Amino acid sequence: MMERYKIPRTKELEFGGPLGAMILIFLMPATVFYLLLTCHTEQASVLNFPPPLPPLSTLWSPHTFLLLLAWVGLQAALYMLPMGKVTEGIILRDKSRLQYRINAFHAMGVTALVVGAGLAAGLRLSYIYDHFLQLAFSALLLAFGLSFLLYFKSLFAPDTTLAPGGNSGNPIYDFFMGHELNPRIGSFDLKYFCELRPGLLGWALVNMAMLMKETELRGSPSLAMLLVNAFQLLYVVDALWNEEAILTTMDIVHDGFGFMLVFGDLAWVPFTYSLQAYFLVNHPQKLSLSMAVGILLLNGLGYCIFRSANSQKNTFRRNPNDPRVTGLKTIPTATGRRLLVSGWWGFVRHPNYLGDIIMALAWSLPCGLTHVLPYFYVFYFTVLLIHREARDEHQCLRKYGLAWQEYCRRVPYRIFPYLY
Ligand SMILES: NC(=O)C1=CN([C@@H]2O[C@H](COP(=O)(O)OP(=O)(O)OC[C@H]3O[C@@H](n4cnc5c(N)ncnc54)[C@H](OP(=O)(O)O)[C@@H]3O)[C@@H](O)[C@H]2O)C=CC1
Ligand SMILES: CC(C)CCC[C@@H](C)[C@H]1CC=C2C3=C(CC[C@@]21C)[C@@]1(C)CC[C@H](O)C(C)(C)[C@@H]1CC3
Repeated sequence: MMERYKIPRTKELEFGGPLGAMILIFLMPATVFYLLLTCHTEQASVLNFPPPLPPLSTLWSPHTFLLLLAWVGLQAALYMLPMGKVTEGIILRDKSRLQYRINAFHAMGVTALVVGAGLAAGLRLSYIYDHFLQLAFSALLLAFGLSFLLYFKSLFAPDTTLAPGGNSGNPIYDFFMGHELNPRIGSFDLKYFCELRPGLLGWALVNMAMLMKETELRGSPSLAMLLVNAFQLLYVVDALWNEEAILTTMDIVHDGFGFMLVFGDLAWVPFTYSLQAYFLVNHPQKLSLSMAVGILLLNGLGYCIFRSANSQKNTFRRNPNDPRVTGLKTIPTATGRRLLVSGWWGFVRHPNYLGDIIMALAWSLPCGLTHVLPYFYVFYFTVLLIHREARDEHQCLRKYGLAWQEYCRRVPYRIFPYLY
């Protein structure tokens, strides 16, 4: 009989260990409310600290909580519908492979029809703007509730299903990082579901609600608002169209499903990634046509780098003999896998992050240069990706050893050519 693989204890703790995890559990929700409350003030100045705090009782609204549950319920129902193909994830440490349904793009189509029908029937999307804080608070409660349930469930999960990164034995750390790698209820994969659907589609919906609110206030949407909506919608549609690619990301392969990702997916993404659109509702910006064209080109550049770098690696990993990648130079590794050293992956070691950061800048520029607040995403995202790059580098060095060192020698820059 084959010996069952036991996930080893996590020895190298990230994010500053249990203390860092505890700080982040408070800091992440506090940041969301700081950003939203500051954005709602006239000055929207990051220096006005703390922003005026509303009484806690006004944040709780059973109505908005039920609406949020209905939204997540709709997305869960669409995920379970037998639309789209079923594919296999990467081989897990115990040599098994999980199956995943690829239907996020279909889900987006049906969601667009539902929202469209609602609008035709007189639904006011600006409700989302009017109850933004209550909705964020509801998302926070949902994220805490789900994280506790997941941690509780993980205590009864077989050893083989635990996350390599969230098995330290410290409850706070494991609660934050996620103790179980791919928690499922039957074939319903909770992490895979949350990573793309309720949060990313929710982000696009929030942006649209901000556009509607601006139209109600000023008669028509501004050019700045249209650009922010179009750029971010492209990003969301791209993620859903390339749903299968998420199966090889660090989040699915390495990280457990704990508070970090639950809160990230359900609250952080929809309520902080939409900050630019929220800002524009109360702080209108004049954007000249030439500036708009410049920003459009910048976003196009970022998107091309992001998409072609990600596609090049995904194509290569799925089939190294695919004619689209056979002309690229590679180096062998002891694992049998090869590393690309030409094309995008020979330019810098994380070309996809470079493209993503360029896009982040293009999403904030329509908000003008008078305020720092709408640039929060650029700062946060650069820090997130630099930290993520370091985590990935560490794992690759462990996986590929000397071959990785050779790759680093041949491609010396990590994200920014000649800089970093
Ligand atoms: N908007 C957002 O909030 C966020 C967006 N992202 C985006 O998500 C995308 C995925 O990012 P992420 O999961 O962090 O990492 P990557 O998609 O960059 O994947 C890293 C993995 O790629 C493989 N790899 C690295 N170098 C090479 C090479 N030279 N040749 C072949 N394979 C290589 C290694 O895995 P292996 O060898 O095992 O295949 C490595 O672990 C990125 O575009 C990122 O910008 C990420 C985080 C947040
Ligand atoms: C602030 C915390 C310390 C960390 C929170 C992190 C999460 C918000 C992000 C971690 C990785 C993510 C990815 C995406 C969204 C943000 C989170 C969840 C992603 C789904 C966005 C769309 C992209 O095209 C993608 C490549 C599919 C992304 C995958 C990673």
